[in-house]
Amino acid sequence: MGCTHSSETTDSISEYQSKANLTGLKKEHVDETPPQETHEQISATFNDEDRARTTARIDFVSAYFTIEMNAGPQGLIATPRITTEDQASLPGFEATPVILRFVDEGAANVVWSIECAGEWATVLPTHQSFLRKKLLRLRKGTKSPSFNGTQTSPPPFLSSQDVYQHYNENIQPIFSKHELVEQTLVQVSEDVIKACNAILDTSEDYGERKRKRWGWHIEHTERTGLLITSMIPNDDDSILVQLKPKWLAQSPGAPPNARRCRTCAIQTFRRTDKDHLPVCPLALVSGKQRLVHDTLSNLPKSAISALPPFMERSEVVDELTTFFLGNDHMDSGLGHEPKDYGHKLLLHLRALQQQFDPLGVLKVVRIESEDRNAELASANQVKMSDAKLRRDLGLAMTLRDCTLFIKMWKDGESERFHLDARLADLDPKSSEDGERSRRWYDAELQLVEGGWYEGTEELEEGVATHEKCMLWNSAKEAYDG
Ligand SMILES: O=P(O)(O)O[C@@H]1[C@@H](OP(=O)(O)O)[C@H](OP(=O)(O)O)[C@H](O)[C@H](OP(=O)(O)O)[C@H]1OP(=O)(O)O
Ligand SMILES: Nc1ncnc2c1ncn2[C@@H]1O[C@H](COP(=O)(O)OP(=O)(O)OP(=O)(O)O)[C@@H](O)[C@H]1O
Repeated sequence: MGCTHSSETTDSISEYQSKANLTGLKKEHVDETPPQETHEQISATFNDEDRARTTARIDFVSAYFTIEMNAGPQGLIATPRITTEDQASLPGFEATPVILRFVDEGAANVVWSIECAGEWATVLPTHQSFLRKKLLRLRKGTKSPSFNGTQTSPPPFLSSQDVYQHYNENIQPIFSKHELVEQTLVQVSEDVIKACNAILDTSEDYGERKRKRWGWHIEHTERTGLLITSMIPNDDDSILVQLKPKWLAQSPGAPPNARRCRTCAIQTFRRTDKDHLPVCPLALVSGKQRLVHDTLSNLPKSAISALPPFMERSEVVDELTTFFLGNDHMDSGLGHEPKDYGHKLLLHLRALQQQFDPLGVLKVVRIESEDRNAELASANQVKMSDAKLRRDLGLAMTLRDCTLFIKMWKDGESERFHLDARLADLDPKSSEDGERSRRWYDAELQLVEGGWYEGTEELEEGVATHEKCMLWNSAKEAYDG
């Protein structure tokens, strides 16, 4: 197969990488250390001679996508697979050459783009349906040679198989298909994992990898990954907005006279610096024009990827306001939802967060007797022993920590915006994980006892009280009459 890869896709991804701060609203930010030296990037030719000749840096993985048919209890099972082995000469074996490139990483995962090494039109339709507009997400979990003990560890390793099972059993049933960044499990060969890890190492050598991510590889023993819907803007006309909706309803454990919601309370407690203060989720879902608009106007710069010259930030904010407001029923142009379906999606997410955690962390998490809050724990003995409540709490916490990607593009002729919004990062969080549930418990207790919900916390001299929460404002409005 001819293997000159599509420069269009490559350009749009690298432009997206350079233009957007891909970590969005997250706290950690790209280490600005410039590359130590410029380097020639070679194109993938799949030509061994070329490969041997060049000493230039290779910053992609050449691989093959195949679908293997294996016998299962109920007949043949199709297993998608990404491998570096060229088995194309095997009889009946169809392989699509692909190129994997680093897109971005979080604490737990590294995300790769998948480009077709040939022409899309020549790829088998069955392969296209797996690969087109998809990214590969691989989970981290092994220390790399550069680990020095100071780098942040990823959360406890979960295989993509477990993440997929959780998605299938718990997430898919509670959302519509178009509301989700979809996931498909794919087998990934050891060689692909090795090649991807080599790229992470090289990007450390070139000073390009975020410092706080150094020292960690994709789990060496992992043999699966996830193919996920790509929300990368396809071309120069589109942008990506990335935000975490967080706790869309007040915490069930908050005091009744709270003036901060859980998200605003914890961010104030952590004194997250101003650029990283989250949107107040309650304001975002309020359905009130001024609140929604103000909230979106205050999105950190990093939440919106770089705008094309013909797009103003103010019109993006106006469009997002309509999207989250809930009173516009124009067609979105996608043919499935009205233009304000962002509001409906958030209402749905909020209802689920409430449904799966009606009692609050303090009442559900099992705390042993040495706890400072043993009294409260024993008062809730019956509830604490309820396995379903604990399982549901884990799901609620997943739903409170997911990411909303909104891809926006403008129709050249009508000048109308089109939006595609999907929830991602809905990975399992277990309340049976003692360390994690302890962290949830301690955070809630701290917020309650420290007066962070009520806004009565003790502040160091000269530190102003942070009043940016919808609850604070509505309490003030009620007070002012
Ligand atoms: O504690 P929260 O509500 O701030 O949420 C944590 C997130 O913080 P942030 O969204 O920045 O406020 C935090 O995000 P960052 O690492 O700050 O990007 C994680 O998502 C964390 O989940 P996990 O422990 O990695 O599974 C999240 O922890 P969980 O509470 O979901 O376990
Ligand atoms: N479907 C997608 N489309 C476009 N970009 C994506 C997509 N999924 C992930 N990314 C990019 O890759 C980054 C890391 O992905 P992801 O959030 O899955 O990692 P993570 O390790 O789970 O993050 P966290 O630190 O929150 O645990 C994201 O911040 C985003 O920039």
